[in-house]
Amino acid sequence: MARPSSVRIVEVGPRDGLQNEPGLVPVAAKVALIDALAEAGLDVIESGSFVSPKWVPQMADTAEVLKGISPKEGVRYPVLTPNLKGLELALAAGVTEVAVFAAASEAFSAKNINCTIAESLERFAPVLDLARARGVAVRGYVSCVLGCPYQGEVPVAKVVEVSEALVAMGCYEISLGDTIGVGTPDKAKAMAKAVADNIGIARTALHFHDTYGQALANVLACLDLGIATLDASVAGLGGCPYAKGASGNLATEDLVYMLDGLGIRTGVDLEKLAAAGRAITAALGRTPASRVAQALAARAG
Ligand SMILES: CC(C)(COP(=O)([O-])OP(=O)([O-])OC[C@H]1O[C@@H](n2cnc3c(N)ncnc32)[C@H](O)[C@@H]1OP(=O)([O-])[O-])[C@@H](O)C(=O)NCCC(=O)NCCSC(=O)C[C@@](C)(O)CC(=O)[O-]
Repeated sequence: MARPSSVRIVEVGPRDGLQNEPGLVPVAAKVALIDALAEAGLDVIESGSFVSPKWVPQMADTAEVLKGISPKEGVRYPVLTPNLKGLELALAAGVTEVAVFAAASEAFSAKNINCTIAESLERFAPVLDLARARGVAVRGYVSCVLGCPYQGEVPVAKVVEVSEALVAMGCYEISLGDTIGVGTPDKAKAMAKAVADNIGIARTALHFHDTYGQALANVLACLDLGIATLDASVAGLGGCPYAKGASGNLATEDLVYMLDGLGIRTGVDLEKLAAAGRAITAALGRTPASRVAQALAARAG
């Protein structure tokens, strides 16, 4: 299959990025980030999570954040919901798209959402039912698709099984998360192909972390399958509080630069995106982890 001519980027910085910050990020900084990302041309911006505030206090202000943003026409602002309570809170906040998150590793499922994989799927069923009744689109995540911080190897067959289960329940797309960034291109491509062969290319999205510097190489390998939905996080913010050693996500600036170079359209303005990354990292007291953002800053002098 040929590489796609355009890619939809799902920007996860305001959620996956900021959920891992050691301190609480002010609502105003989150709102400014989300609005700046929309201005840069990102049209799917994961904006928070309705999860237990005891588990992830960094996301406890999601309703306030959603209230503060200036919604841009054509832009979607999904949030994570681990259970019915999360969906009810999301609906009350006016959300029109959510994501449920499962794992292909039992050990990670227990650490992250305090249940087995089978229990998580049972928990998601009423979430999908209510979402369907309310016209809310639901994305599904599968974590630890290329390795688990607690159990090590994760069988591709398990990734396929969980992905198929989420699609059967009604998820419109499955994002395959290399939560701890251990994947390498051939393995990433083989795993993505196995899933896409079962649920379809159009339903398959990829979510790479750059812990071992492999994220862009993995993307490039998987683009050859025709996969056209990629998650990334501005400035390379991110990680998962329940995955030891999960450092930043693939930086959106790095992804956009590579896709621009390959002639693959994203609709994202790299300069505006990099400015959004500089602003949020300045608010966090550091500089962007993105190599492209660093190069642009150095060139600007
Ligand atoms: C799933 C639970 C809730 C189970 O947590 P639990 O402790 O088993 O659940 P519980 O039902 O006993 O609830 C405990 C307390 O939380 C409350 N609660 C319960 N649910 C909610 C909710 N939705 N919103 C707000 N509050 C909630 C509930 O009301 C109760 O409050 P209390 O009575 O003790 O005062 C918990 O484990 C949890 O919230 N986990 C979320 C962890 C998380 O957000 N992890 C990061 C996201 S996943 C990720 O980053 C990977 C990904 C997606 O990016 C892809 C990749 O890279 O792989």
